[in-house]
Amino acid sequence: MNQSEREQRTGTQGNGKQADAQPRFVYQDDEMLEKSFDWGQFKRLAVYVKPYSKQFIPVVVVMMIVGAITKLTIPLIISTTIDEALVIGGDAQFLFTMVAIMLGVYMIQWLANKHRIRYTSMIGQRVIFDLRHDLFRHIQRLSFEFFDKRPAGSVLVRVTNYVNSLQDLFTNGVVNMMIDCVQLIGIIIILLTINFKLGTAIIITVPLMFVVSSQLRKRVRRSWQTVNIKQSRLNAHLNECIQGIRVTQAYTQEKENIEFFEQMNGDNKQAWNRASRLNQSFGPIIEITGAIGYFILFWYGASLFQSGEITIGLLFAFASYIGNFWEPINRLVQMYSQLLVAMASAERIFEFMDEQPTVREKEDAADMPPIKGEVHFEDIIFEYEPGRRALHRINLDAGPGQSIALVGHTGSGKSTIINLLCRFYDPTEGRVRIDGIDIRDVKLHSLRSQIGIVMQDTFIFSGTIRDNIRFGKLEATDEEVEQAAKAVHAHDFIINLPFGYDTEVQERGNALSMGQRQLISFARALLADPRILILDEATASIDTETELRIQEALKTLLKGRTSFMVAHRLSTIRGADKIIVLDHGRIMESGDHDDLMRQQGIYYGLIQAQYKFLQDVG
Ligand SMILES: Nc1ncnc2c1ncn2[C@@H]1O[C@H](COP(=O)(O)OP(=O)(O)OP(=O)(O)O)[C@@H](O)[C@H]1O
Repeated sequence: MNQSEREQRTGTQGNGKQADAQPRFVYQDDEMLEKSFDWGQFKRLAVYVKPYSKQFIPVVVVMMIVGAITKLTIPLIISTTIDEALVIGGDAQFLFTMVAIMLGVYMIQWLANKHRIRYTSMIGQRVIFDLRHDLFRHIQRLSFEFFDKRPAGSVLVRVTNYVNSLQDLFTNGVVNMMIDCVQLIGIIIILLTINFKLGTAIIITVPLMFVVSSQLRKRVRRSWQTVNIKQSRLNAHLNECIQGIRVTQAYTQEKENIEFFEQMNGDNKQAWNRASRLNQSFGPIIEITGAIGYFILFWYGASLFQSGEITIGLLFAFASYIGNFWEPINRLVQMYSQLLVAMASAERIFEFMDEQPTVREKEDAADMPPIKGEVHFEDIIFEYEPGRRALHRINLDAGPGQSIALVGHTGSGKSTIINLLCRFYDPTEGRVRIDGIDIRDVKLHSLRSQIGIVMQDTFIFSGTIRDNIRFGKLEATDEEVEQAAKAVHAHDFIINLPFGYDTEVQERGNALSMGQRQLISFARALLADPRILILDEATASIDTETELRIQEALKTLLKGRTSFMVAHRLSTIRGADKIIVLDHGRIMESGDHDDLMRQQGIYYGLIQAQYKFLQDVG
């Protein structure tokens, strides 16, 4: 990677410290989109408007037409008033009538605009709600593989920033665009009708206005896109820093993090200032171009007035319409830019929507019958990435109610076996059968709802302790929740919390100790009453005294269920019916504790090593 590429990816610029060192944070930016308008994306977005088209769109269209017509009528009314009533000896009664008409027209215009804005925002809000809902629903269903490849920040940005950037388009954009088109065509027709020669002379300026405006807008659009990219980076970095704050503080990297953040924040500020400056330079240039129209009007219009071809009132009407020219042209070009940015956002949103779960249900998938607990891994080969085998031809059998322990060095494939059993991934070759049924033939929900899993890094959601235990069975009564907590010895610590079971815990349960979180997840699993139970390093964070107490509870928890336990602490799996020893994705030994000790192989070595370690530290 060369220097500029590195700067590009890390978001640092110039001679900053980070640019010289190896980048600490690497963010893959969404590329700048310079594509032309994409009808395909537009049509997909339009589908979201359809449910509201009958209810709201006719009202919006009528209000839009009324608004445009009233706006176009006002200069004509003023022009007639000038010519008929504001001349010497003009008709006072006529003046009064015209003023009253004008007020009426303004009133209608106000009402039409008010209702149009109300209805368009209603459509916009609903469309955005539906879009965000669909996107979230879809993401919830995507397989682990999808999340393996993407940082959480990039998923977050799509659900928030990109959906937000479509909001303007739906609330105002499209309707305003239509209004502007109607207005522009209306003005052109009126000008040509009032006086063809002067009308033609002035309309010549329209293409010039379009060219100037679109050139400028292109630059402005690019600069705002840069701002968006910098902001996305900032969001991703912020997310990562907050998630990793403990590690940062433990390694005293706060200063470096602040420096890095400042650099990114500075880049963002610079990009924003640049975009804002460009935006501001827009106004004067537009005014100069607009002045050309007025120049033609007063130069050519004056000669037509002197020759009596037009009245002073009509000259005024022309001046008003020219003033109204710029507004729609400018907005149309601006809207086009906005539309391009919105289509780029839509493209990224739909890119996620088009992602299919890699673990898919078959069309004819049936419900998994109540599981008895016989598990077979048949000739399983698995690769997370093509060509890198995590499991090599694994064959493994578990009878109903048996407890299977998976041991082995780090990275030997223990969690991968669990991942395949829960069907978080599908095997590259071979099959997993439960009670004789290939788990790819059944509905995912019916399978996973019968499997309980307790992991070392257990996830506590924001809510009460009670809610967190109830996560295992949403319809469980308070009594059932407490019974489950008692069975796993969690009750005592829970009732000592400030509000007992109603104590609020924040996301990830930061206010609880690792062991307490673990006990909650035990209670959660017990309440769910799964047929197959998986304990992935589940007792690693529990102290030896608590562990002894919950060994008893585990007996209750494991009774009558097939269980798979992953443990580095070998004392916890001594009583397992079968211990599988893995090494580099291969099964090296299998049998119960006594068998394996007799064999004096890898397991024996691991036990000896742990025993020696405990003796050394003890
Ligand atoms: N999501 C993933 N994408 C790519 N490779 C992965 C992924 N998860 C695990 N691996 C690789 O698969 C192999 C087996 O990993 P696995 O997590 O099953 O090991 P483990 O025995 O559970 O390790 P530990 O005891 O450290 O938890 C490792 O080489 C690991 O690098």
